Amino acid sequence: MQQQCGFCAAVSDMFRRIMCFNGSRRGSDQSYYHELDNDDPQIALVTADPTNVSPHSPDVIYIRLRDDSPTDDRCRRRSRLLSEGEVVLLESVAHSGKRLPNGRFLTMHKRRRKKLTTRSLSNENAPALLDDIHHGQVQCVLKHVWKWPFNAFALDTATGGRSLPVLCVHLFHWYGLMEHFKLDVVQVWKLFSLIEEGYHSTNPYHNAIHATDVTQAMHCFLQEDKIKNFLTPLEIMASLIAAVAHDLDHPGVNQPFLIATSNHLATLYENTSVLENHHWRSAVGCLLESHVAEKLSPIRQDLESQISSLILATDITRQPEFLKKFNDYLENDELDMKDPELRHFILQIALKCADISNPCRPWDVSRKWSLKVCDEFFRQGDYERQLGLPVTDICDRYNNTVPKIQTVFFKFMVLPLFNLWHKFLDTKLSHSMMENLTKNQQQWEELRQRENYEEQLTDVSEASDRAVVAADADDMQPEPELVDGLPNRRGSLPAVMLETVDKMGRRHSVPLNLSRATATQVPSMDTKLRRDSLGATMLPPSTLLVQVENRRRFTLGQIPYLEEEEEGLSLSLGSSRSSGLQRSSDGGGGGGSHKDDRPVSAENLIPEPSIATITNPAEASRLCNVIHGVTSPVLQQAARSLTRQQTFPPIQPYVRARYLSTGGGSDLVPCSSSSGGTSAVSTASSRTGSTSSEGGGGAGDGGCVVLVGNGNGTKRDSVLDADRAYKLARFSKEKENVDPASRTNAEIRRNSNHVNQILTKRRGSAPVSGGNGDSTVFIMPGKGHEATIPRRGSVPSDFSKQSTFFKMVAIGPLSTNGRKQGARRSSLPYDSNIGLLSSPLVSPSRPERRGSDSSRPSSRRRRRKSMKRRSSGGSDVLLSTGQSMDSFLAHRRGSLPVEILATSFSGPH
Ligand SMILES: Nc1ncnc2c1ncn2[C@@H]1O[C@@H]2COP(=O)(O)O[C@H]2[C@H]1O
Ligand SMILES: [Zn+2]
Repeated sequence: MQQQCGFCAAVSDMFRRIMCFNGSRRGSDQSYYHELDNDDPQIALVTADPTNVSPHSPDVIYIRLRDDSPTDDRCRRRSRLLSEGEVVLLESVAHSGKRLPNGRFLTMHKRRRKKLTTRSLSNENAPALLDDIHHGQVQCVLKHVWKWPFNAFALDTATGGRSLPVLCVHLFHWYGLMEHFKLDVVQVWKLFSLIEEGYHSTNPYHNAIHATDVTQAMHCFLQEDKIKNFLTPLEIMASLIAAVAHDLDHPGVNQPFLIATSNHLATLYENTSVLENHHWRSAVGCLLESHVAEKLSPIRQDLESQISSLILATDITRQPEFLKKFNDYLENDELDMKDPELRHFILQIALKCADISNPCRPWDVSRKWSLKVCDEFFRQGDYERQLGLPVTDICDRYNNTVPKIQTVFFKFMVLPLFNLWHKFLDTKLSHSMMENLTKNQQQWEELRQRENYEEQLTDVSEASDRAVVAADADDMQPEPELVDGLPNRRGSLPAVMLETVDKMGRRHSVPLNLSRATATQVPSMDTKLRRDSLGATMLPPSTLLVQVENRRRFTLGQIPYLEEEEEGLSLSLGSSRSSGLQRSSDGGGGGGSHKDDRPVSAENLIPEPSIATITNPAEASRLCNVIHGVTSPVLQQAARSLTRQQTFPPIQPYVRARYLSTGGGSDLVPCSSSSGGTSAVSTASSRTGSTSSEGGGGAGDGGCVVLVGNGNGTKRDSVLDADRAYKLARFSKEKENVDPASRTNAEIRRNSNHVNQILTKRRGSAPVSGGNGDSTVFIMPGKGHEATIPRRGSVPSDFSKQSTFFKMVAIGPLSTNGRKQGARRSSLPYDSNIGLLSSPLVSPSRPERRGSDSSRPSSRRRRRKSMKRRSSGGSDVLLSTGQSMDSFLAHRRGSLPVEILATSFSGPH
């Protein structure tokens, strides 16, 4: 029996093998495997269980075609696999000779369309272009690239956004890797271009500049005598590739988010080091696609295994494990660098240090990274809010501040690791890093104290304000013009909204100047005080922006991280700005025109053939079996989390701004000057490899913790509610990575209300009752006491949570046979190694910052309320049968029902 599949035909020139599951053949439980022969593109139906396909093959793509229409429709539609629109769309893509724009990387993010000047090396201008970029400022920055006070933003600006390939090609030359491995410079350039392309330029933090930064840090570490004298060329190459690819195709959200949203990557990697597994496999894909792998065939296996192990070590939830091991080695003086295994361990530690080394950079650079990473956290929080998920503590822009996040991160994550690293190295470099770290930490502490102080002041002022207002109300007097010498404010506007503009951590109690005033009225608000009940949603965007300015002037004073207009605001408020703007356009404040503040490009108008993946449990299990080549019940259970997959992040209107535009053009180091770091290592050769060990804190310094959840929530099949599908489709129509805060408040409320309504009917993401023993045990660092917190169903059963934010680190499940617990939800992580930072954790029962206050803004209560969903009741329907397929299709994008799981890389070499 042969069957021609429209989709396979359409993409047959792009993919050699295609696996096609026809969702319409329910009951028969049959799926198709289409083998596309390069010579003869005839599509053959092979088997229902094509386990002979290697999931790791770079040219395999798994496709499931969905047909979830009600029975009648199903009969009608059985005859075909794709809607006409889909076929047209796919054929046009295929026949135009272009690849699917989302083909290479699994997170399906919006690809960068802009051709960078140095991108193509296939034309004859290539050598000239290569030469060009090595001139001038680039040369200058590269000359100082071995020094610690490195500014990746500066290199990115100087290279026109090509810092990643420029740095890596330079380092490959510098280390003599090109000659040693007889590599082709064009292929190497291609390799790093592919890697660069795989980073989402739209992520505030996890973008190619972060990769450049980490690679440069790794380069510094590799120069340390204690390390460099023992390294083989293979180890150097593996270290550099691992460093540059360690976050490849990072979606800008963390693992718990991927699990909570049933992302296919979470299933693929069984909720274990999901991102890191994806990063290293993507790196291998780039090696293959660039053909560099071919040149390295004798050592390829070794290289890949080292890259894999190095990247997997960057899973920050494994930090306690590494700290303990490192500490033991140091204490027992066992780190013999002649031993390849120990050398590899040190390289793992080096990469881990490089990955979180931004707090050890000079303040101006370090501060920038801090703002960016928090920006990304807050965006995730916004996504969570939009999706009706519990908002992860450190991602909650309304309850957290950058200084707070930074002080905790520095103390509990960075210091323990760098103390040991310093103990191991004990060189000029390590001293310099520790010095920066200490100074930067002090800066953040100071800022945090100022925030606390300012908050106390405003609390007092608010209390007196309330008293006055209450008295006024009692007397039925007209509202006084002044309270405490300041013009009084309106009583009906909630303060909360202002926080939407203020990513930098203003507490809701900061006096703000609100009214329904338009921008022109704003100046008068300088002297007004806000009430808790004020409805800031009503504020026009311009008002919000001006308020930020005002606040900075009269409430926060000269706070360095807020004072830097271009950097601080463009970064931290860049998204805030847009968020404020877009929110208020909905809020009726009259500031809608500010939407235009975002640049507009044709790019936004091009519809994208983005593909949402929706599968049902049976087919997900089959798919998982294929991927893993096994049929264990556990994996089948895991596969059920494939029941809903969505293109992530929610695609929204966005005009991409390259980070180089906010990058430190002004930070360029003049060629004539030194890079300005007094603490920089003077020359590689002048350094000595002292073996003394001092100053190291133990692994337990910041240490902590264990958490366990028995995870016995039951996972039921999920099928998308039609309405929800429609919402998702609407999200998908929009483009990626706009700050979700840019959605209007009303929109967010609408969405969240609606999603919440839907969620009340569904599955395990609702809170799991505390009575069923489904709880998480936290052990406080250094104190040994435990706290039991009821876990929400959507929260991975074994996640760590710090008492405030970071004070706890997960080190894994207490029970080693956790994987075998049949009752565990399939979307929950097996390993439970969800740590603090990279895994800003979902808070099942978020402790309130302060005692309950009846004057709290009602929107906060609403948020809390919205998190209290029922644990059960209702179906796990992802695509309900209550709505006809036609009506669903009418709303959705043409490509939505097509579900694609691409394992590894697609496309011909
Ligand atoms: N300055 C910082 N503040 C808070 N978290 C950070 C900071 N730098 C790095 N991180 C977190 O540490 C993680 C290390 O691994 P990733 O780069 O994947 O993601 C990083 C962030 O989640
Ligand atoms: Zn990283």
